[in-house]
Amino acid sequence: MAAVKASGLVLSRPVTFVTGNAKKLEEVRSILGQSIPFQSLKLDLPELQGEPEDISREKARLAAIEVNGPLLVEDTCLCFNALKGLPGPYIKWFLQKLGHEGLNNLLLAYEDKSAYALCAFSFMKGPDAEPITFLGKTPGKIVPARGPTDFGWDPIFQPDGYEQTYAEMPKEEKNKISHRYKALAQEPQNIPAPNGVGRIDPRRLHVQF
Ligand SMILES: Nc1ncnc2c1ncn2[C@H]1C[C@H](O)[C@@H](COP(=O)(O)OP(=O)(O)OP(=O)(O)O)O1
Ligand SMILES: [Mg+2]
Repeated sequence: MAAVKASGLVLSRPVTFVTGNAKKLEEVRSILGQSIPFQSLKLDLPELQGEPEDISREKARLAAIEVNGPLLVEDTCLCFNALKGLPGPYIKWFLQKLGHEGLNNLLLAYEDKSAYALCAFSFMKGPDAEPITFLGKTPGKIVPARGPTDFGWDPIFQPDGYEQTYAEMPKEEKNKISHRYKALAQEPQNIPAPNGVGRIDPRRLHVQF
């Protein structure tokens, strides 16, 4: 039987990534590559209101009701600095109602167009375990939409140091710098985990036979 070891954790089954979003799944799959045995379950879980870590941890607990084994969930926020971090975790609904132009308009009254993409993964070893949360953050700014419009707010987010929006970048490039990559790869830019919140590096998970 294959077992997966993660910082002292030994898993007897592949990790199930639970998401209702096919694009997110595609990115996580491509970032994790062959590093951990991985499968997916399509489920749009209800989301608590609150701080990103808490939403992500609660999502994991809800997923655990459906998955009898190790699991991974993720919640993505897009935070505008001029709006003190909003829309944040509510970006999905803001995007759905306002579209790219409406999101730009929210910042019309402000000079500061800076923003950051934040991603909170929660991993649970099994249904009775505590979720372990890890975060990734990419700073950038909100711009009028440029590039393909097939993934969320990608066309209006231009990461710092780049002339292209997430949507305009080749996938491999985006996956090397994205908030999602940073959360999974534990780059030094990661914001410190609050008390009681651990970190795991999926690249250090390995399979034992
Ligand atoms: N990297 C990204 N680029 C652009 N848009 C994104 C990205 N990641 C997520 N989004 C979009 C999808 C959603 O509209 C919103 C994030 O909401 P979130 O609840 O995390 O995803 P979701 O509801 O689509 O999937 P899930 O089922 O995993 O919750 O931001
Ligand atoms: Mg969601």
